[in-house]
Amino acid sequence: MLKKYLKAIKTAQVRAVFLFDGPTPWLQAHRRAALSHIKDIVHISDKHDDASAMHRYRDYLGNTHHFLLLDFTTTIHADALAALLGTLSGGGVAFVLLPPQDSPFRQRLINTSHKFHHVSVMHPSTSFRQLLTEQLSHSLEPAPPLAFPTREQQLIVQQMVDLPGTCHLLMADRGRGKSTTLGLAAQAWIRSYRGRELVVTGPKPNSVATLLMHAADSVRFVAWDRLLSEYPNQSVRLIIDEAAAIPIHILKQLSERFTVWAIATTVEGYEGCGRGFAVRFVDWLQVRKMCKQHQLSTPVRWAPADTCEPWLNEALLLRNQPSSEFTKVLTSSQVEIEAINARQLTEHQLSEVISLLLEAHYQSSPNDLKLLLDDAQQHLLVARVQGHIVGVVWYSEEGPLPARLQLDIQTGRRRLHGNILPQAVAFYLQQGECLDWRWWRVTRIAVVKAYRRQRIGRQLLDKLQDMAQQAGIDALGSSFGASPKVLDFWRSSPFELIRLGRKLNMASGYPNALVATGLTPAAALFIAQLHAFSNAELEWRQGRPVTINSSIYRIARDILTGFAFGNLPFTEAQFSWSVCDIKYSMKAAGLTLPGQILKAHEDLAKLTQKYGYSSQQTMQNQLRSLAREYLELSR
Ligand SMILES: CC(=O)SCCNC(=O)CCNC(=O)[C@H](O)C(C)(C)COP(=O)(O)OP(=O)(O)OC[C@H]1O[C@@H](n2cnc3c(N)ncnc32)[C@H](O)[C@@H]1OP(=O)(O)O
Ligand SMILES: Nc1ncnc2c1ncn2[C@@H]1O[C@H](COP(=O)(O)OP(=O)(O)OP(=O)(O)O)[C@@H](O)[C@H]1O
Repeated sequence: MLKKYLKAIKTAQVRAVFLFDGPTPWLQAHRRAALSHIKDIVHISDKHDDASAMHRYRDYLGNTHHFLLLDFTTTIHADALAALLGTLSGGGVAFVLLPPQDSPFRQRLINTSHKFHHVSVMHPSTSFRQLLTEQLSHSLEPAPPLAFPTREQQLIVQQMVDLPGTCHLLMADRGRGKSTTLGLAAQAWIRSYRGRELVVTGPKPNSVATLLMHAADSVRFVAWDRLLSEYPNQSVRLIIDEAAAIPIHILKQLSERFTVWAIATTVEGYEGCGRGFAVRFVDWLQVRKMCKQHQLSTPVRWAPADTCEPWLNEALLLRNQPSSEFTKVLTSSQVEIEAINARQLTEHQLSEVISLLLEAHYQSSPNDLKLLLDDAQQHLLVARVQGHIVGVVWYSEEGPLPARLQLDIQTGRRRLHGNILPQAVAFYLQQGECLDWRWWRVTRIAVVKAYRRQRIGRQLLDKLQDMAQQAGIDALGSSFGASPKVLDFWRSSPFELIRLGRKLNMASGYPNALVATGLTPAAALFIAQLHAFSNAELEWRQGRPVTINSSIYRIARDILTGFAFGNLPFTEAQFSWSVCDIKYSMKAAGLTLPGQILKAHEDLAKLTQKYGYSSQQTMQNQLRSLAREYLELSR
């Protein structure tokens, strides 16, 4: 029966998904059976050594697979589910082991599956034979033959060759033949413009394998970090494949430094940078370069009759209409704000919230839907205008953290899941007292484009603050990629900047910012002090003189102590050391420090080279022992 079913779905070029819903021993028996019967099966699990770890799912993107075994018995990884099913070819089968405990998200996968043939739920009481017989009763027409290359592909290849000075954007869903088109275009390029070399880059060599296969030696792969470090400006004509899995600021650098002929990417948003990648990067690119967007709508990895994709779109709320760009003016009386949990929203409201998050936030992905539905610490505030959701705050409860773990958290030996704000303050700023507080963290805030700059964002934050005050919360805060506009928004609110990281976040291309506001007198004072410290650090980074008060000095000593005892890296303590040095100079302590070390523009790598240390580690260790001595002498 199984053979017959596999043959039928292969002829129809549709994919089959089996969701296994039952107790652990039964799930494990099916896992073992799948592994023993199927040789080339992609096996992903967090539990078993013979599988790839769940978080490595991106390693499989850009390729085509016939069998998948997704062991979600610990927890469902919604991003991995969406991404990996996109690599399954027509006629392929995915076995998905659900966790034994029920949850709203798990239930959502099961409930939505009932509407789609070939997405079936297996229970211990189900006979596999019966299930397959039932599936076979739905008509399975042979797939219409697919021309290679398709009309759509031919047209794009032709336009790419005809317009060599344009940057061609191929943005389409998974399995539409993007990489193949680029491979064919590369071949056509070499035929038409003989001798002019083409280079392809992507997140990994493996992720451009399809492109290389179809390019027939007309192009070579160079990793993007090598391009940026070793290749002179304008030295290559470049194709970028699987662009959503490359950080945006890297894509920007590549586009500025080289002639980018084509960029291909999916737009669903679970590959790395998220769906906002498309929004942000294409906006950025189009004002700088002549661009042309191409459509590839017909799936080639499976037949149009496939049901797996529409199932995923419904289950994970992936297909949303982009919202209107035109400003809609409102009066404040129109806006209603309501606190609600995702589980209480209607299907329509839930899809409004998710599409707003997906559109506005580069890091949003299907895992957010799962978290919002399954995790009791996650809450929403929604702003409605005439019944439609136009703004949302997603906030999470954080802290207090168990007393027995606090020291380990502050010294960086432990990091608990979630609880981002208290842990960041305790670790980076070495201020452990906030680990006892109850925090609410704004995980995301977003307002529909047409309604921005009309104080909806601000009203949402004000309401959140009132609710937090009533609930006896100590502090509110947020952590995000600090683009100048987003920082302006937060700065205009009662939230204060308490840390601006020095490194750029790989996904956003901006440094990470922490903002907070204290709701109890003690928390308000504490946060005001952190804010003053952070301001002083920003002045120092810009080379301006820094004014130090007693709380800035106290925090600086705490941070320097954290560095001296090996908890923090040097770059996190450099400013604090310079604060301490102003208050009580190294010289006065009878110690000498190489001249430039406390200057903001010097980092450890440069300093290690400059002062001839054998490694950054050696230098850091020496600095640590010097810091210990200094702290002792300057007490
Ligand atoms: C944790 C996080 O989510 S951080 C990421 C924040 N979210 C996003 O970036 C998603 C996309 N952006 C948005 O959804 C919106 O622009 C938001 C949520 C940032 C702001 O929502 P809005 O309702 O437009 O903000 P609101 O009208 O309340 O702005 C209040 C003040 O903030 C400042 N501000 C808001 N947006 C901007 C901006 N784009 N540029 C400069 N200042 C701004 C202004 O001072 C503004 O007052 P003004 O309009 O009187 O000058
Ligand atoms: N016109 C075609 N006819 C038949 N097979 C095709 C055609 N175009 C592409 N293919 C094959 O279909 C599969 C998907 O194509 P490709 O990898 O180019 O799509 P993609 O949109 O880049 O996918 P992904 O988003 O997963 O990277 C590949 O195995 C490819 O060889």
